[in-house]
Amino acid sequence: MKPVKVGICGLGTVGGGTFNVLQRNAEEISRRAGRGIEVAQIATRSPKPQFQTTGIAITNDVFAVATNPEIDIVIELVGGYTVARELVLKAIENGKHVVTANKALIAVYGNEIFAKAREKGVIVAFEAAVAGGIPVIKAIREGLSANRINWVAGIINGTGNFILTEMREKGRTFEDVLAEAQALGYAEADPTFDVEGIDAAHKLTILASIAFGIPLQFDKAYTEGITKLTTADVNYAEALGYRIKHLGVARSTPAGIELRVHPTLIPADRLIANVNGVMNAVMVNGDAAGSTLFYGAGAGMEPTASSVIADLVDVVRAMTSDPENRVPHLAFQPDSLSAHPILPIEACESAYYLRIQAQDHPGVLAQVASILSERGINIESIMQKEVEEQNGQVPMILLTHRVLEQHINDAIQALEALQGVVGPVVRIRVEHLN
Ligand SMILES: NC(=O)C1=CN([C@@H]2O[C@H](COP(=O)(O)OP(=O)(O)OC[C@H]3O[C@@H](n4cnc5c(N)ncnc54)[C@H](O)[C@@H]3O)[C@@H](O)[C@H]2O)C=CC1
Ligand SMILES: N[C@@H](CC=O)C(=O)O
Ligand code: NA
Repeated sequence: MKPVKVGICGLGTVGGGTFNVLQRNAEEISRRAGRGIEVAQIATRSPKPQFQTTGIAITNDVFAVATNPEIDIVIELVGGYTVARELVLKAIENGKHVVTANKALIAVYGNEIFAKAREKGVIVAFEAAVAGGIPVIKAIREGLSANRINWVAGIINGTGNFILTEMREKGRTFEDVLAEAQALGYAEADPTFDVEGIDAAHKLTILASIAFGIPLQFDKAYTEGITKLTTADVNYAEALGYRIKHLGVARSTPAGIELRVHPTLIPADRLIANVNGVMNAVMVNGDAAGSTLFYGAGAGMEPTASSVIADLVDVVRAMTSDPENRVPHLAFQPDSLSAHPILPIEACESAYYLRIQAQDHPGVLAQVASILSERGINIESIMQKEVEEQNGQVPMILLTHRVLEQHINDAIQALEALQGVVGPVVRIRVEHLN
Protein backbone atom coordinates (compact mmCIF):
# COMPACT_ATOMS: atom_id res chain seq x y z
CA MET A 1 0.00 0.00 0.00
CA LYS A 2 1.21 3.53 -0.76
CA PRO A 3 2.38 5.53 2.25
CA VAL A 4 0.05 8.08 3.81
CA LYS A 5 1.23 11.62 3.12
CA VAL A 6 1.30 14.09 5.96
CA GLY A 7 2.11 17.78 6.15
CA ILE A 8 3.60 19.31 9.30
CA CYS A 9 2.72 22.96 9.97
CA GLY A 10 5.13 24.53 12.48
CA LEU A 11 8.56 23.10 13.20
CA GLY A 12 9.11 24.39 16.73
CA THR A 13 9.30 22.33 19.95
CA VAL A 14 6.46 19.93 19.15
CA GLY A 15 6.83 20.05 15.36
CA GLY A 16 10.55 19.34 15.64
CA GLY A 17 9.96 16.52 18.13
CA THR A 18 7.29 15.02 15.89
CA PHE A 19 9.56 15.13 12.85
CA ASN A 20 12.45 13.50 14.75
CA VAL A 21 10.40 10.68 16.29
CA LEU A 22 8.64 9.99 12.97
CA GLN A 23 12.03 9.57 11.29
CA ARG A 24 13.67 7.63 14.09
CA ASN A 25 10.82 5.17 14.67
CA ALA A 26 9.48 5.06 11.10
CA GLU A 27 9.56 1.28 10.91
CA GLU A 28 7.91 0.62 14.27
CA ILE A 29 5.26 3.23 13.53
CA SER A 30 4.37 1.84 10.09
CA ARG A 31 4.21 -1.71 11.50
CA ARG A 32 1.55 -0.40 13.86
CA ALA A 33 -0.27 1.82 11.38
CA GLY A 34 -0.33 -0.81 8.65
CA ARG A 35 1.12 1.69 6.15
CA GLY A 36 4.17 3.88 5.84
CA ILE A 37 3.81 7.49 6.94
CA GLU A 38 5.64 9.97 4.75
CA VAL A 39 6.22 13.60 5.68
CA ALA A 40 5.56 15.11 2.25
CA GLN A 41 5.54 18.80 3.17
CA ILE A 42 6.58 21.08 6.03
CA ALA A 43 5.47 24.65 6.60
CA THR A 44 8.00 26.64 8.58
CA ARG A 45 8.63 30.35 8.86
CA SER A 46 12.40 29.99 8.96
CA PRO A 47 14.80 27.33 7.67
CA LYS A 48 15.69 24.71 10.31
CA PRO A 49 19.04 23.23 9.24
CA GLN A 50 19.09 20.89 12.27
CA PHE A 51 16.42 18.73 10.56
CA GLN A 52 17.26 16.41 7.66
CA THR A 53 14.52 17.49 5.24
CA THR A 54 16.05 16.50 1.90
CA GLY A 55 13.30 15.44 -0.51
CA ILE A 56 10.53 17.10 1.54
CA ALA A 57 8.68 20.11 0.08
CA ILE A 58 9.28 23.13 2.32
CA THR A 59 6.99 26.16 2.32
CA ASN A 60 6.48 29.17 4.57
CA ASP A 61 2.75 29.11 3.85
CA VAL A 62 0.70 26.84 6.09
CA PHE A 63 -2.30 27.16 3.75
CA ALA A 64 -0.25 25.58 0.98
CA VAL A 65 -0.24 22.42 3.12
CA ALA A 66 -3.98 22.66 3.86
CA THR A 67 -4.77 22.83 0.14
CA ASN A 68 -2.08 20.48 -1.18
CA PRO A 69 -3.96 17.67 -3.01
CA GLU A 70 -1.11 15.26 -2.19
CA ILE A 71 -1.56 15.59 1.57
CA ASP A 72 -3.91 13.25 3.49
CA ILE A 73 -3.31 14.47 7.05
CA VAL A 74 -2.40 17.97 8.26
CA ILE A 75 -0.55 18.24 11.57
CA GLU A 76 -1.20 21.68 13.09
CA LEU A 77 1.63 22.70 15.43
CA VAL A 78 1.80 26.47 14.94
CA GLY A 79 -0.23 27.29 18.08
CA GLY A 80 -2.52 30.26 18.82
CA TYR A 81 -6.14 30.76 17.82
CA THR A 82 -6.02 32.79 14.64
CA VAL A 83 -3.92 31.22 11.89
CA ALA A 84 -4.37 27.81 13.53
CA ARG A 85 -8.18 28.06 13.32
CA GLU A 86 -8.13 29.15 9.68
CA LEU A 87 -5.60 26.48 8.85
CA VAL A 88 -7.58 23.68 10.51
CA LEU A 89 -10.86 24.80 8.93
CA LYS A 90 -9.18 25.07 5.52
CA ALA A 91 -7.66 21.59 5.87
CA ILE A 92 -11.06 20.14 6.82
CA GLU A 93 -12.73 21.94 3.93
CA ASN A 94 -10.20 20.26 1.67
CA GLY A 95 -11.14 16.84 3.07
CA LYS A 96 -8.00 16.35 5.14
CA HIS A 97 -7.79 14.75 8.56
CA VAL A 98 -6.15 16.92 11.19
CA VAL A 99 -3.91 16.20 14.17
CA THR A 100 -3.30 19.09 16.56
CA ALA A 101 -1.61 19.73 19.92
CA ASN A 102 -3.43 23.03 20.27
CA LYS A 103 -5.60 23.05 23.41
CA ALA A 104 -6.39 26.76 23.12
CA LEU A 105 -7.84 26.14 19.68
CA ILE A 106 -9.85 23.06 20.73
CA ALA A 107 -11.13 24.58 23.99
CA VAL A 108 -12.29 27.78 22.31
CA TYR A 109 -13.21 26.72 18.75
CA GLY A 110 -13.59 22.95 19.13
CA ASN A 111 -17.40 22.92 18.79
CA GLU A 112 -17.15 24.71 15.45
CA ILE A 113 -14.20 22.62 14.28
CA PHE A 114 -15.80 19.26 15.16
CA ALA A 115 -19.09 20.26 13.48
CA LYS A 116 -17.18 21.09 10.30
CA ALA A 117 -15.18 17.87 10.54
CA ARG A 118 -18.36 15.79 10.86
CA GLU A 119 -19.84 17.53 7.84
CA LYS A 120 -16.77 16.58 5.83
CA GLY A 121 -16.35 13.10 7.35
CA VAL A 122 -12.82 13.76 8.61
CA ILE A 123 -11.11 13.21 11.94
CA VAL A 124 -9.64 15.93 14.15
CA ALA A 125 -7.39 14.30 16.75
CA PHE A 126 -6.01 16.17 19.78
CA GLU A 127 -4.34 13.77 22.27
CA ALA A 128 -1.29 16.04 22.58
CA ALA A 129 -3.51 18.95 23.60
CA VAL A 130 -4.00 17.62 27.14
CA ALA A 131 -1.19 16.57 29.47
CA GLY A 132 1.49 16.26 26.77
CA GLY A 133 2.72 12.68 26.59
CA ILE A 134 0.00 11.09 28.76
CA PRO A 135 -2.58 9.27 26.61
CA VAL A 136 -5.38 10.58 28.81
CA ILE A 137 -7.82 11.56 26.05
CA LYS A 138 -7.74 7.98 24.81
CA ALA A 139 -8.05 6.63 28.34
CA ILE A 140 -11.16 8.66 29.14
CA ARG A 141 -12.77 8.54 25.71
CA GLU A 142 -12.28 4.83 25.14
CA GLY A 143 -10.85 3.08 28.20
CA LEU A 144 -13.43 4.43 30.64
CA SER A 145 -16.47 4.45 28.36
CA ALA A 146 -18.44 2.13 30.67
CA ASN A 147 -18.42 4.67 33.47
CA ARG A 148 -20.53 7.51 34.69
CA ILE A 149 -17.64 9.80 35.49
CA ASN A 150 -17.94 11.61 38.81
CA TRP A 151 -14.91 13.86 38.68
CA VAL A 152 -11.60 14.56 37.00
CA ALA A 153 -8.77 16.32 38.82
CA GLY A 154 -5.38 16.96 37.34
CA ILE A 155 -2.06 18.71 37.42
CA ILE A 156 -2.25 19.69 33.77
CA ASN A 157 0.32 22.40 33.24
CA GLY A 158 3.93 21.28 33.12
CA THR A 159 5.42 24.75 33.35
CA GLY A 160 3.41 25.65 36.45
CA ASN A 161 4.22 22.39 38.21
CA PHE A 162 7.90 22.78 37.32
CA ILE A 163 7.90 26.29 38.81
CA LEU A 164 6.12 25.25 42.04
CA THR A 165 8.43 22.25 42.48
CA GLU A 166 11.68 24.13 41.91
CA MET A 167 10.58 26.98 44.19
CA ARG A 168 9.59 24.58 46.98
CA GLU A 169 12.50 22.14 46.71
CA LYS A 170 15.36 24.45 45.78
CA GLY A 171 14.17 27.87 46.92
CA ARG A 172 14.58 29.26 43.38
CA THR A 173 12.72 32.39 42.32
CA PHE A 174 9.58 32.32 40.20
CA GLU A 175 11.21 34.34 37.37
CA ASP A 176 14.33 32.17 37.28
CA VAL A 177 12.38 28.90 36.97
CA LEU A 178 9.96 30.33 34.41
CA ALA A 179 12.93 31.37 32.23
CA GLU A 180 14.25 27.80 32.41
CA ALA A 181 10.82 26.37 31.49
CA GLN A 182 10.80 28.65 28.45
CA ALA A 183 14.32 27.57 27.45
CA LEU A 184 13.26 23.91 27.75
CA GLY A 185 10.30 24.53 25.41
CA TYR A 186 7.67 23.78 28.09
CA ALA A 187 6.01 27.21 28.23
CA GLU A 188 3.39 28.62 25.89
CA ALA A 189 4.37 31.40 23.46
CA ASP A 190 2.73 33.71 26.01
CA PRO A 191 3.74 32.24 29.39
CA THR A 192 0.92 34.14 31.12
CA PHE A 193 -1.22 31.26 29.82
CA ASP A 194 0.82 28.86 31.97
CA VAL A 195 1.18 30.87 35.17
CA GLU A 196 -2.32 32.41 35.23
CA GLY A 197 -4.02 29.05 34.73
CA ILE A 198 -5.40 29.74 31.24
CA ASP A 199 -3.60 26.79 29.65
CA ALA A 200 -4.83 24.48 32.43
CA ALA A 201 -8.36 25.82 31.96
CA HIS A 202 -8.15 25.05 28.22
CA LYS A 203 -7.15 21.48 29.04
CA LEU A 204 -9.75 21.07 31.79
CA THR A 205 -12.45 22.32 29.42
CA ILE A 206 -11.50 19.50 27.03
CA LEU A 207 -11.33 16.89 29.79
CA ALA A 208 -14.75 17.90 31.13
CA SER A 209 -16.31 17.61 27.68
CA ILE A 210 -15.06 14.10 27.06
CA ALA A 211 -15.75 13.00 30.65
CA PHE A 212 -19.32 14.28 30.90
CA GLY A 213 -20.44 14.55 27.28
CA ILE A 214 -20.99 18.31 27.29
CA PRO A 215 -20.04 20.88 24.64
CA LEU A 216 -16.74 22.73 25.11
CA GLN A 217 -17.38 25.79 27.31
CA PHE A 218 -14.06 27.45 28.06
CA ASP A 219 -15.71 30.80 28.80
CA LYS A 220 -17.45 29.25 31.85
CA ALA A 221 -14.27 27.88 33.48
CA TYR A 222 -13.10 29.52 36.70
CA THR A 223 -9.41 30.29 36.37
CA GLU A 224 -6.84 31.21 39.00
CA GLY A 225 -3.06 30.91 38.49
CA ILE A 226 -0.04 30.42 40.72
CA THR A 227 1.32 33.98 40.71
CA LYS A 228 -0.24 35.01 44.02
CA LEU A 229 0.99 32.01 46.03
CA THR A 230 3.39 32.88 48.85
CA THR A 231 6.17 30.82 50.40
CA ALA A 232 4.50 31.35 53.79
CA ASP A 233 1.34 29.51 52.65
CA VAL A 234 3.37 26.74 51.00
CA ASN A 235 5.17 26.22 54.34
CA TYR A 236 2.02 26.40 56.50
CA ALA A 237 0.32 23.89 54.19
CA GLU A 238 3.30 21.60 54.59
CA ALA A 239 3.15 21.90 58.38
CA LEU A 240 -0.51 20.82 58.20
CA GLY A 241 0.40 17.76 56.09
CA TYR A 242 -0.57 19.14 52.66
CA ARG A 243 1.13 20.10 49.38
CA ILE A 244 -0.04 22.99 47.24
CA LYS A 245 -0.53 22.00 43.60
CA HIS A 246 -2.12 23.85 40.73
CA LEU A 247 -5.13 21.67 40.01
CA GLY A 248 -7.90 21.55 37.45
CA VAL A 249 -11.11 20.08 38.91
CA ALA A 250 -14.19 19.09 36.91
CA ARG A 251 -16.92 17.55 39.04
CA SER A 252 -20.41 16.47 38.11
CA THR A 253 -23.03 17.36 40.72
CA PRO A 254 -26.83 17.19 40.49
CA ALA A 255 -26.95 21.01 40.20
CA GLY A 256 -24.36 21.23 37.43
CA ILE A 257 -20.72 20.79 36.60
CA GLU A 258 -17.89 22.40 38.51
CA LEU A 259 -15.13 23.55 36.16
CA ARG A 260 -12.33 25.24 38.06
CA VAL A 261 -8.59 25.70 37.99
CA HIS A 262 -6.73 27.02 41.04
CA PRO A 263 -3.95 26.33 43.55
CA THR A 264 -5.14 23.52 45.82
CA LEU A 265 -4.01 21.92 49.07
CA ILE A 266 -3.83 18.14 48.64
CA PRO A 267 -2.95 15.72 51.48
CA ALA A 268 0.80 15.09 51.14
CA ASP A 269 0.35 11.31 51.15
CA ARG A 270 -1.75 11.29 47.93
CA LEU A 271 0.15 10.08 44.84
CA ILE A 272 -0.91 13.18 42.95
CA ALA A 273 0.54 15.45 45.65
CA ASN A 274 3.93 13.94 44.80
CA VAL A 275 3.85 14.67 41.08
CA ASN A 276 6.75 17.05 40.58
CA GLY A 277 8.63 19.03 37.97
CA VAL A 278 7.27 18.95 34.43
CA MET A 279 5.31 15.77 35.18
CA ASN A 280 1.52 15.90 34.99
CA ALA A 281 -1.10 13.57 36.46
CA VAL A 282 -4.81 13.23 35.89
CA MET A 283 -7.13 11.42 38.30
CA VAL A 284 -10.43 10.23 36.92
CA ASN A 285 -13.13 8.89 39.22
CA GLY A 286 -15.75 6.71 37.58
CA ASP A 287 -18.65 4.86 39.19
CA ALA A 288 -17.42 1.48 37.95
CA ALA A 289 -13.63 1.81 37.78
CA GLY A 290 -13.29 3.92 40.93
CA SER A 291 -10.29 6.24 40.88
CA THR A 292 -7.68 5.89 38.16
CA LEU A 293 -4.48 7.93 37.84
CA PHE A 294 -2.60 8.77 34.66
CA TYR A 295 0.95 10.08 35.00
CA GLY A 296 3.67 11.27 32.64
CA ALA A 297 5.49 14.22 31.12
CA GLY A 298 3.11 17.13 30.64
CA ALA A 299 5.23 19.08 28.17
CA GLY A 300 8.39 18.86 26.10
CA MET A 301 9.49 17.96 22.62
CA GLU A 302 9.34 14.17 22.42
CA PRO A 303 6.71 13.39 25.07
CA THR A 304 4.30 15.65 23.18
CA ALA A 305 5.44 14.19 19.85
CA SER A 306 4.55 10.77 21.25
CA SER A 307 0.90 11.84 21.53
CA VAL A 308 0.86 13.60 18.15
CA ILE A 309 2.13 10.43 16.46
CA ALA A 310 -0.24 8.16 18.39
CA ASP A 311 -3.05 10.25 16.92
CA LEU A 312 -1.47 9.98 13.50
CA VAL A 313 -1.44 6.19 13.77
CA ASP A 314 -5.07 6.20 14.92
CA VAL A 315 -6.06 8.39 11.98
CA VAL A 316 -4.21 6.17 9.49
CA ARG A 317 -6.00 3.10 10.86
CA ALA A 318 -9.43 4.77 10.85
CA MET A 319 -9.31 6.91 7.71
CA THR A 320 -10.84 4.26 5.49
CA SER A 321 -13.60 3.44 7.99
CA ASP A 322 -17.17 4.69 7.90
CA PRO A 323 -17.18 8.12 9.63
CA GLU A 324 -20.33 7.14 11.55
CA ASN A 325 -18.48 4.30 13.25
CA ARG A 326 -15.47 6.25 14.49
CA VAL A 327 -14.83 7.30 18.09
CA PRO A 328 -16.76 10.59 18.44
CA HIS A 329 -14.57 13.68 18.87
CA LEU A 330 -16.01 14.42 22.32
CA ALA A 331 -16.46 10.75 23.32
CA PHE A 332 -20.27 10.92 23.25
CA GLN A 333 -22.33 10.88 20.06
CA PRO A 334 -22.73 14.50 18.91
CA ASP A 335 -26.54 14.35 19.10
CA SER A 336 -26.28 13.02 22.68
CA LEU A 337 -24.36 15.87 24.28
CA SER A 338 -25.89 17.04 27.53
CA ALA A 339 -27.01 20.56 28.48
CA HIS A 340 -26.10 20.07 32.14
CA PRO A 341 -24.94 23.58 33.07
CA ILE A 342 -21.50 24.66 34.24
CA LEU A 343 -21.78 26.07 37.76
CA PRO A 344 -20.47 29.54 38.64
CA ILE A 345 -17.63 29.37 41.17
CA GLU A 346 -19.93 30.64 43.98
CA ALA A 347 -22.00 27.46 43.59
CA CYS A 348 -18.97 25.15 43.74
CA GLU A 349 -18.14 23.27 46.91
CA SER A 350 -14.77 22.60 48.47
CA ALA A 351 -12.89 22.66 51.75
CA TYR A 352 -10.78 25.75 52.44
CA TYR A 353 -7.49 26.83 53.91
CA LEU A 354 -7.79 30.32 55.39
CA ARG A 355 -4.88 32.42 56.68
CA ILE A 356 -5.97 35.30 58.83
CA GLN A 357 -3.43 37.85 60.00
CA ALA A 358 -4.76 38.77 63.46
CA GLN A 359 -3.63 41.42 65.89
CA ASP A 360 -2.24 40.01 69.10
CA HIS A 361 -5.44 40.71 71.07
CA PRO A 362 -7.44 38.27 73.12
CA GLY A 363 -10.85 37.45 71.70
CA VAL A 364 -10.06 37.53 67.95
CA LEU A 365 -10.12 33.74 67.72
CA ALA A 366 -13.56 33.63 69.35
CA GLN A 367 -14.87 36.24 66.89
CA VAL A 368 -13.44 34.28 63.95
CA ALA A 369 -15.02 31.06 65.21
CA SER A 370 -18.41 32.69 65.62
CA ILE A 371 -18.38 34.25 62.11
CA LEU A 372 -17.70 30.82 60.66
CA SER A 373 -20.22 28.94 62.75
CA GLU A 374 -22.97 31.50 62.02
CA ARG A 375 -22.54 30.59 58.37
CA GLY A 376 -22.55 26.86 58.97
CA ILE A 377 -18.83 26.53 58.26
CA ASN A 378 -17.24 23.79 60.33
CA ILE A 379 -13.59 24.09 61.30
CA GLU A 380 -11.51 20.99 60.73
CA SER A 381 -8.33 22.33 62.36
CA ILE A 382 -6.73 25.53 63.59
CA MET A 383 -3.05 26.42 63.79
CA GLN A 384 -2.08 29.61 65.54
CA LYS A 385 1.52 30.72 65.04
CA GLU A 386 3.77 32.84 67.25
CA VAL A 387 3.63 36.63 67.03
CA GLU A 388 5.54 37.82 63.94
CA GLU A 389 8.36 40.09 65.12
CA GLN A 390 8.21 42.50 62.19
CA ASN A 391 4.55 43.47 62.62
CA GLY A 392 3.24 42.07 65.91
CA GLN A 393 0.62 40.03 64.05
CA VAL A 394 -0.41 36.45 64.71
CA PRO A 395 -1.06 34.30 61.65
CA MET A 396 -4.09 32.09 62.29
CA ILE A 397 -4.46 29.19 59.87
CA LEU A 398 -7.77 27.35 59.58
CA LEU A 399 -8.90 24.36 57.59
CA THR A 400 -12.65 24.09 57.03
CA HIS A 401 -14.92 21.25 56.07
CA ARG A 402 -16.53 21.33 52.62
CA VAL A 403 -18.78 24.30 52.08
CA LEU A 404 -20.24 26.35 49.22
CA GLU A 405 -17.89 29.03 47.90
CA GLN A 406 -20.54 31.71 48.42
CA HIS A 407 -20.59 30.98 52.18
CA ILE A 408 -16.81 31.29 52.36
CA ASN A 409 -16.93 34.57 50.40
CA ASP A 410 -19.47 35.88 52.86
CA ALA A 411 -17.42 34.74 55.87
CA ILE A 412 -14.22 36.27 54.45
CA GLN A 413 -15.97 39.58 54.01
CA ALA A 414 -17.09 39.52 57.66
CA LEU A 415 -13.63 38.41 58.85
CA GLU A 416 -11.90 41.21 56.96
CA ALA A 417 -14.25 43.72 58.59
CA LEU A 418 -13.15 42.66 62.09
CA GLN A 419 -11.01 45.22 63.89
CA GLY A 420 -8.55 42.59 65.01
CA VAL A 421 -7.93 41.27 61.47
CA VAL A 422 -5.26 42.92 59.32
CA GLY A 423 -5.39 43.00 55.53
CA PRO A 424 -7.01 40.44 53.23
CA VAL A 425 -7.68 36.86 54.32
CA VAL A 426 -5.80 34.33 52.20
CA ARG A 427 -8.06 31.56 50.84
CA ILE A 428 -6.84 28.41 49.11
CA ARG A 429 -9.15 25.54 48.20
CA VAL A 430 -8.52 22.07 49.63
CA GLU A 431 -9.34 18.78 47.86
CA HIS A 432 -8.94 15.37 49.49
CA LEU A 433 -9.58 13.49 46.22
CA ASN A 434 -11.12 10.47 47.89
N1 LIG B 1 5.76 22.80 24.01
C1 LIG B 1 5.07 21.84 24.59
O1 LIG B 1 5.58 21.11 25.44
C2 LIG B 1 3.65 21.60 24.19
C3 LIG B 1 3.01 22.40 23.27
N2 LIG B 1 1.72 22.13 22.91
C4 LIG B 1 1.07 22.94 21.88
O2 LIG B 1 1.70 22.66 20.65
C5 LIG B 1 1.62 23.80 19.79
C6 LIG B 1 3.01 24.19 19.35
O3 LIG B 1 3.77 24.53 20.48
P1 LIG B 1 5.36 24.61 20.47
O4 LIG B 1 5.91 23.63 19.53
O5 LIG B 1 5.76 24.57 21.89
O6 LIG B 1 5.56 26.09 19.94
P2 LIG B 1 6.83 26.68 19.19
O7 LIG B 1 6.74 28.16 19.29
O8 LIG B 1 8.08 26.02 19.64
O9 LIG B 1 6.57 26.23 17.69
C7 LIG B 1 5.63 26.81 16.84
C8 LIG B 1 6.31 26.96 15.50
O10 LIG B 1 5.34 27.34 14.54
C9 LIG B 1 5.89 28.36 13.73
N3 LIG B 1 4.79 29.17 13.21
C10 LIG B 1 3.93 29.95 13.87
N4 LIG B 1 3.07 30.52 13.03
C11 LIG B 1 3.40 30.08 11.79
C12 LIG B 1 2.89 30.35 10.50
N5 LIG B 1 1.87 31.15 10.31
N6 LIG B 1 3.48 29.73 9.47
C13 LIG B 1 4.52 28.89 9.64
N7 LIG B 1 5.06 28.60 10.85
C14 LIG B 1 4.49 29.21 11.90
C15 LIG B 1 6.79 29.16 14.67
O11 LIG B 1 7.74 29.89 13.95
C16 LIG B 1 7.41 28.03 15.50
O12 LIG B 1 8.56 27.51 14.92
C17 LIG B 1 0.90 24.87 20.60
O13 LIG B 1 -0.46 24.83 20.30
C18 LIG B 1 1.14 24.42 22.04
O14 LIG B 1 0.14 24.89 22.91
C19 LIG B 1 1.03 21.07 23.43
C20 LIG B 1 1.61 20.25 24.33
C21 LIG B 1 2.96 20.46 24.80
N1 LIG C 1 2.79 25.03 28.20
C1 LIG C 1 2.21 23.74 28.40
C2 LIG C 1 2.68 22.82 27.33
C3 LIG C 1 1.92 21.57 27.31
O1 LIG C 1 0.72 21.54 27.15
C4 LIG C 1 2.61 23.20 29.77
O2 LIG C 1 3.55 23.74 30.35
O3 LIG C 1 1.96 22.28 30.25
NA1 NA D 1 -2.38 13.59 26.11
